Amino acid sequence: MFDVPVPDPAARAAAQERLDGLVKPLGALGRLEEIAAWLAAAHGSVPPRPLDDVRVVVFAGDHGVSALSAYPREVTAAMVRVFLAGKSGVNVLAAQVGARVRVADLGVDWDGADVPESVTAHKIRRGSGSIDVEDALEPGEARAAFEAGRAIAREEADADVLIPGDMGIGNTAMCAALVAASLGLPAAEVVGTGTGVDESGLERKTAAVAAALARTEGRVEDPFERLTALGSACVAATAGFLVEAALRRIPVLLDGVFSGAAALVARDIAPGVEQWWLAGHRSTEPSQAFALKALGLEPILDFGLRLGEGSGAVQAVPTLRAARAIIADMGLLADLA
Ligand SMILES: Cc1cc2ncn([C@H]3O[C@H](COP(=O)(O)O)[C@@H](O)[C@H]3O)c2cc1C
Ligand SMILES: O=C(O)c1cccnc1
Repeated sequence: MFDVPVPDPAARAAAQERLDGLVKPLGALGRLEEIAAWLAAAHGSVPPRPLDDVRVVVFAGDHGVSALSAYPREVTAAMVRVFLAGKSGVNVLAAQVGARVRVADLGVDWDGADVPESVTAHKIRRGSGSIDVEDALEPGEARAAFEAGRAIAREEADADVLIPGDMGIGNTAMCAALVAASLGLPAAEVVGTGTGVDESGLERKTAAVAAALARTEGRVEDPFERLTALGSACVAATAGFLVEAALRRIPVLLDGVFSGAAALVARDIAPGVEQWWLAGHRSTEPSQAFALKALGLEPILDFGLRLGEGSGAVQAVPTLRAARAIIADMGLLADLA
């Protein structure tokens, strides 16, 4: 069991009082005020600390259901090299807001012999089982991956904000299955087009997720069993990363569908962790919308992104900084001449 801390209610109340006194009509800065109070509660201070050190960790791994993607499995490993070269979508978008990107190989199907040891230090296995016909992980691997994700969060514990990203061809089918199993939804409601499958691809994907749900019915109540049956090493690690961040009182910006699936499982493992998260953006994948709704999170941005990697969440960073700035720098109504 985890003793999840609660964001500081006194700091939240003090923040709200200051927001109400700022030189503007009551509540006129809308969602920015909400985020400012949330940050104050998370940091336990008014104003919250500056959000200078923002870090993305891209959890990379291959999936047994990769044939359900519009792109080949080999892209996962190739993209690890792109992250390391600083040329991925999230590298470029993170640079815009001064965020750092780290890639962690939890389950990429390669030997990874020529990448820095820090990338593969937490590796659990190569690929995962094809969830429509077999379990994703061997017994014990879900917990090992969860602990690996916790260790990664500890390594990044100096961050002011953490962002989980993902890279893994086929992972949107896995996410749909995890979300469906977590919330008791049918495959047809949660499966999306991922990298852009056509109508027949969507049918095949839905059938595979339905088969995975039927195969594992009755044994996915326990979150670790759910990760073993339907998840992957990288999503289990992300769940651990999210739990450890909350234990260390580090605010998290969730990204797309992969974040949402990991977050649902993390919440089942450690209820209360969701209080430490904001949803950076709304993805186009239906399962992400279900996950966020179940977590009580309203996305900050809605740009129609469907990339993953942490790319949507990093774009919400300026909004968080703006929310902090109003509470730190605006004048008070009481001081009007
Ligand atoms: C070049 C490329 C870069 C990516 N970066 C993230 N994804 C995203 O797409 C994949 C999930 O979609 P699906 O389930 O349809 O495979 C994941 O790798 C996700 O991170 C990418 C996909 C591709 C092709
Ligand atoms: O919305 C996402 O997070 C997403 C969508 C498609 C592919 N990868 C990620």
